[in-house]
Amino acid sequence: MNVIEIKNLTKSYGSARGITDVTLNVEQGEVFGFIGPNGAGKSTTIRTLLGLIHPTNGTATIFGKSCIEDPSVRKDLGYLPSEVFYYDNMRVIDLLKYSASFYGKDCTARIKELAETMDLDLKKKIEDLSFGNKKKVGIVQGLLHEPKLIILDEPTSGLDPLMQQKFFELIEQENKKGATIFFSSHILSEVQRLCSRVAFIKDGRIIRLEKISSLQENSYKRIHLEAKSGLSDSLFKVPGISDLKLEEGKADFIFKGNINDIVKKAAEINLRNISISEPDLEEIFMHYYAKED
Ligand SMILES: Nc1ncnc2c1ncn2[C@@H]1O[C@H](COP(=O)(O)OP(=O)(O)OP(=O)(O)O)[C@@H](O)[C@H]1O
Repeated sequence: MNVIEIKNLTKSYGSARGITDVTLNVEQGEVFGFIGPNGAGKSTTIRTLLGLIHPTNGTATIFGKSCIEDPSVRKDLGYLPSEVFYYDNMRVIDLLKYSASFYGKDCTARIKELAETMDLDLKKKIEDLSFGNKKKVGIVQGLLHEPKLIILDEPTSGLDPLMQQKFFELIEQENKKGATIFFSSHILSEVQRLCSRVAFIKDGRIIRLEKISSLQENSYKRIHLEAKSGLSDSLFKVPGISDLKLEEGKADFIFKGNINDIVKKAAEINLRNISISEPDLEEIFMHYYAKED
């Protein structure tokens, strides 16, 4: 069964592009990644799905119902917006209790449990919290009623690495308990870590929808080499190398293929340094998805 169904969803802001013809389904129990660079249309898709803004065209349903026509579906939904705004002079606990009151259930124990996991001080005033701690309030607020569907829009921005780790564990636990997760991000590695499928959005359009397993088979690396002497470009005539930049004993390129081929090549060079890293999303868009342009 599909928990989310988005069909030909289009949203224009006057003459400005928002999203165009977005179609995707999220199955029950899935952790689905939604990835794209800044301004690609992630938040617009989510806000239209939630009925917070009206589509120019197309349809979007949650549990088979439209949020606009049937706002009751929101009871089973936890949403963490990309930016959170609160009444500054409220205490965290009062804000969370107020949020819980909309669901008509006692969420006190759950709030305490989540606050403990995320290391959030419930007694503090919102205005005294850092950006990252405000984000934690949003996370607790999104999860306190144990929703069946959790929609997260850039949830880790502002969280330190330890908190990101705890947050991922929390999301994994919720998924094991049966929640479906829709996870928007511009960080490929966190989507790769958590999700089973991912949709790539670029310039308002879905350009790829893939299983994470097939994405990993096609994985790209960015490689940087520094040699003690000059480097000739004949050394880099290896299939799978692209975006080669060579200057004064330094080489920088993207490689797709068997990493051993590059390690063997590097062994021929008198190296000062080598680094192998994940290319960032922009690079993947430029190289892996260039043919989609
Ligand atoms: N209220 C608005 N009025 C006009 N244009 C808008 C509005 N909201 C979004 N847009 C435009 O719609 C496009 C998609 O924006 P959106 O915020 O959905 O992207 P995003 O993928 O969520 O980006 P980010 O990662 O930066 O949050 C952008 O070109 C943006 O400028």
